[in-house]
Parts: sequence; C-alpha cells; structure tokens
Amino acid sequence: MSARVIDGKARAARLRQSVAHAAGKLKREHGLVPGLAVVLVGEDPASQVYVSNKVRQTQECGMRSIEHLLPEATSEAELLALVDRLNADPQVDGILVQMPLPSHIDSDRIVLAIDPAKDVDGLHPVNAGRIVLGKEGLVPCTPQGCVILAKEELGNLSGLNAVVLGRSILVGKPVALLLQNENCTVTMAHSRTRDIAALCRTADLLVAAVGRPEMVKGDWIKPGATVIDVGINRVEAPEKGPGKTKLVGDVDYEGAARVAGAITPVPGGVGPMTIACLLANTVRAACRIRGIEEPAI
Ligand SMILES: Nc1nc2c(c(=O)[nH]1)N[C@@H](CN(C=O)c1ccc(C(=O)N[C@@H](CCC(=O)O)C(=O)O)cc1)CN2
Repeated sequence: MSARVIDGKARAARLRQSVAHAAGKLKREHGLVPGLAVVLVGEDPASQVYVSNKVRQTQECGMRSIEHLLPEATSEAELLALVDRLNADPQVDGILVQMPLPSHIDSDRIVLAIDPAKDVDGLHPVNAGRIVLGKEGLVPCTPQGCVILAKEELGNLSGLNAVVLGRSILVGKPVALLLQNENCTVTMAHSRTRDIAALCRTADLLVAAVGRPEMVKGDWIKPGATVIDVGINRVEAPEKGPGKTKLVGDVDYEGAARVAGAITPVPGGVGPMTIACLLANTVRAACRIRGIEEPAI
C-alpha cells in the first residue's frame, strides 16, 4: 500500500487564489484594500525568508503589506511602542510579529500587546480563548492549515479518533481544540505518554507536532489512517554529499507512507499552508474590524 500524498503546496495556491478573489471583491464593493504589517526583529536568515514571502504573497493577492525591519538591538519597549502605533493605525488590519524574537524580548508580552482584532497570527490569549469556547476568532495559521488539509483528504472529520502528538501553545494545543470543534474524539500525546506507539495506532487522524525528526515510525500508524506532519526539521544528509542537509518531518515518511491512507510530505505539506492562512486571516480581520460581511474564502 502506498499512501496518497496530500499536496499542501497545491492547496495553499488554491487558498491564495481564493484570498485574491476575496480581496478583489472588497476593493470593488467597498474600496477596501486590507493591510498587513509584518515586523521582523534581527537578521535570522530563515525568518528573513518567511517575512519576504509573507510580504510578497500579500501583495500578489492584491493587499497592502507594510514591512518593519528592526535591528537585533531593538528593545522590548521600542517594539511595544511600534505595536501600539500599528494597533492605532487605521491602514493596518493585521499585525504579524515574526517569531522567534531575540532572547532579550519577552514574546508573550509582545503578543499580549497586539489588538486581538488585528492578531492575524491568532496567538493572542483572546483568540486562543475563542477557540476554547468554539467561538469565531482569528485561528492560528499552522493549526488552521492542518485542519484544512485533513478536511481536504477526509471531508467531514466528525466522529474520527484523532491523536495529536505534541502540546505546544503554537500548534499542538490549538490543533487539538480545532479538531474537537470538528467533533473528533481527540487524545493529546506527549513525552510522558505511556506506550505512545500503541496510542497512535488508535488514530484515524494523526497530527505530529513534536519537533523531533522522524520520530513517528510506520508501525505507529493504523493502516489507512491520515497523517498530518507539522514538523520541519533540518538534518544532515550525507547521501547528498559532505556537509549537505535536508528537511524532514516528525514522521518517518517512507515507513509511514507504506501504512497510511494519506500523508502530508515535508517539505510541501503543512508549511506552505501557514502563509496562505495568514493571508486569509488578514482579509477576515479587515472585514470584521469594519463590520463588513466576509467574502467566502
Ligand atoms: N509570527 C509567526 N512566526 C512564526 C510562524 C508563524 O506562523 N507566525 N511559523 C514559523 C515560520 N513560518 C512562518 O512564519 C513558516 C515556516 C515554514 C513555511 C514553509 O512553507 N516551509 C516549507 C519549507 C521551507 C524550506 O524549504 O525551508 C515547507 O514546509 O514546505 C512557511 C512559513 C515560525 N515563526
């Protein structure tokens, strides 16, 4: 058996098209061009790539993107002052502060300072609380991407046994809540879980978000299950030559693909959905701030 590949790149491209369509409608019908402020502190090379992709893709969808590139030495007070200005700026509908921040800045304080209505990353406790309550809010991008890909493969998720590996605030916890809101029976597994392999074998839908390269083996997977791999781990790849590296997920892809019914690859699975969901959240935020009906995305 060889699992179907859930193509996150293609799904993200379709979502971006849908965002561009919605942005066009807002411009035509309301003269509204949503604006996303993207804030980067420091010069982390991976973050620079993510930020420039976010800015470019926002513009390609017909929205405005305002980039704030700040030096590594920026103080927490300076960043808080910028967030305050962006909160008050009517041209800004969404605020994204790229993570991780330098260690001298408390990221929790920064996230807490963002107006929840502009929190297109969905990280503010108000938006996290809305997921807990099952109420409409801004849903964090990577967890949102996981659910879209699972639905793409399975349609209705209601009644499925879902196991979420990992309990991080950024991915594991929100994914588990979103799946509960989809009427899955959800179990969360973590480093203290007893016989994690046996638990994973009960899952119709397995979401791996532990940040440990290829931890989930083929014999952890129930035959025919859907596997969503959130991990993006850079590891050495001696087979590609000395000093070369490659990206792998939290799932041993080859082993898992022999057993699963469907699986997301790494790269090209959940990762591309993150930015596409950010763009969708920017449209939603712009509409909700103004009380405009949201175009379908
Ligand atoms: N404020 C935020 N910071 C960070 C987030 C976030 O959602 N909000 N997530 C990550 C980084 N990230 C976006 O910011 C991100 C990560 C990965 C991808 C992606 O498309 N990955 C590709 C592989 C890319 C590669 O070749 O290196 C894939 O998986 O196919 C997009 C966005 C941390 N910070």
